[in-house]
Amino acid sequence: MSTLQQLYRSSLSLLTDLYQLTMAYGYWKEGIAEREAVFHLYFRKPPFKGGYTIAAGLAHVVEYLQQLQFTEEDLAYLGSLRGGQNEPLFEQAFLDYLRDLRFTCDVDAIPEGSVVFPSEPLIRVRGPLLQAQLVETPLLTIVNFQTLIATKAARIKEAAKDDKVIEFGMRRAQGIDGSLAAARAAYVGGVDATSNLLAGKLFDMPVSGTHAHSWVQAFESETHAFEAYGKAFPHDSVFLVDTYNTLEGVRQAIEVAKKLYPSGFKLKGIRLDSGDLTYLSIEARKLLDEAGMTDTNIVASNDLDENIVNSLKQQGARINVWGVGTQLVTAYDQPALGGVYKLAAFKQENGDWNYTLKLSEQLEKTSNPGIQQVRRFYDENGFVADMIYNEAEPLPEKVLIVSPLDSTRRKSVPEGTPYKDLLQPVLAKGELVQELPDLKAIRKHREEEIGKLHESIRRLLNPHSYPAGLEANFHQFKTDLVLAIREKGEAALKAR
Ligand SMILES: Nc1ncnc2c1ncn2[C@@H]1O[C@H](COP(=O)(O)OP(=O)(O)OP(=O)(O)O)[C@@H](O)[C@H]1O
Ligand SMILES: O=P(O)(O)OC[C@H]1O[C@H](OP(=O)(O)OP(=O)(O)O)[C@H](O)[C@@H]1O
Ligand SMILES: O=C(O)c1cccnc1
Repeated sequence: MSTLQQLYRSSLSLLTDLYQLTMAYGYWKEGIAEREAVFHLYFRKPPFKGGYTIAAGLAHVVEYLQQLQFTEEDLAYLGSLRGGQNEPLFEQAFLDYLRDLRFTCDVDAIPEGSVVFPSEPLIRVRGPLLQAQLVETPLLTIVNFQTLIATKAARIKEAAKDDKVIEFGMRRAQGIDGSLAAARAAYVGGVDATSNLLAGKLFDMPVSGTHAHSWVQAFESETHAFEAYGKAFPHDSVFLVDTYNTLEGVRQAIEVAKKLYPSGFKLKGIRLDSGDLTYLSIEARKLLDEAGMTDTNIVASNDLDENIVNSLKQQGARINVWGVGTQLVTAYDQPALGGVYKLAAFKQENGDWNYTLKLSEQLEKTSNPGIQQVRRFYDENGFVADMIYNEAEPLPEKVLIVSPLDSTRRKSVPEGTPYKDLLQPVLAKGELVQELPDLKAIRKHREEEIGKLHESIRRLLNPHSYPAGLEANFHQFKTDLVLAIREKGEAALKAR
């Protein structure tokens, strides 16, 4: 059973918007359900005003697509839906069609943990129109959230540098699934462990934690509380020292550690959860070092995010483990990634491709037509530029990349510059092409990818923007298509 099914123990096929099913019904009635279509999933702006985004969620997308199969219960529910005049919304023959439906599209995707940029398709779905349309919403719900949280985690890790970061957010997460998906995505993005046990079990990721204030409150004194915890966990105790008075708590922790030392006890760490974390960590470090406990960790928590972690480090805080909850799992400063899923190519009856786009008043919201691929150029120092192009059309010898937002901004890439195409086959006619990487491999990939970005793009505040754009001919094709559609629109208006 897939991890998603383990969690929900039921079919997830109805995890989509009603309008996906009404469109599916319409396509089926029109006889175009099986016509080949290409959709791309992409976002328009990096979250958190950052310079890069970390792709995440693909493994769950694949699990979702592979389990797609309407059960008798699902079909009975759909059959029970009624229209405006109390007639069944869907006719029985359509429900019979759904009963036999399996996901048979080709899916190409940028691997999880990759750095990605606006307009680049993270996922390309090519296959029967009805199927490719139906999965829009679940793909977006999975990828938007996990990509958002993986990116937030990468930023926190960027600030924490070589220190450990533990995700503590379940209690403040957006519900049960929010907490689990966030724990996984945060791990993809670079945190080292989670306090969320179910995430640890489902996703095979490390779990870690300390104890709460209630533990201290449940004993007649802080000393008794620390002693009892220390006896239970002689090698895994991190004492929370701020229940009453932080520095007094540190002294108590040291006393208890010394007392338990002959029994083989070693204090793994202390945790600070309030007050001036710079001052308190510096003073705590002094006390611990004076007691010879130089490798006892100092963990800090309390509404931390990448900016506070960064500031505390700049202030000289002596914290070496960061517990981050609310701000991470809710992506507090930007609670959603605006990823979209757009139709870009549709086969006509004569077998030719019809490249389509969604027009918008705002240039950045006009989608890209064609069967897209992303080519990333690199040199010995790292990534140089990304180019979105139409795979179905020949590429010119000389590579010119045009900014999607300002066509006067262009970058030429010298001939012979090495490159790789980022979208890789994941499903062929619905079948897994090869095993997906596990979380450890995804994390390693993310680390390598971020390492190839210039510092100016990695920085948290006002980063430089990475050159990512459209191949010049592709850009011209899109512009011509936009002009043609606008002209058609005007002609229609005049004809009225
Ligand atoms: N030296 C510091 N520089 C910048 N921010 C800090 C510093 N020390 C703590 N903070 C942050 O300041 C924010 C506010 O902390 P605040 O003082 O309100 O908490 P507290 O009252 O000490 O703790 P609590 O409300 O949990 O008892 C928190 O996000 C915390 O991480
Ligand atoms: O602050 P976060 O980044 O979300 O990290 C998790 C917080 O959860 C716990 O607090 P608790 O639930 O006891 O609440 P409080 O400390 O906010 O009072 C813990 O002591 C952290 O402060
Ligand atoms: O283990 C901890 O210290 C912890 C877990 C969840 C939330 N806050 C702290």
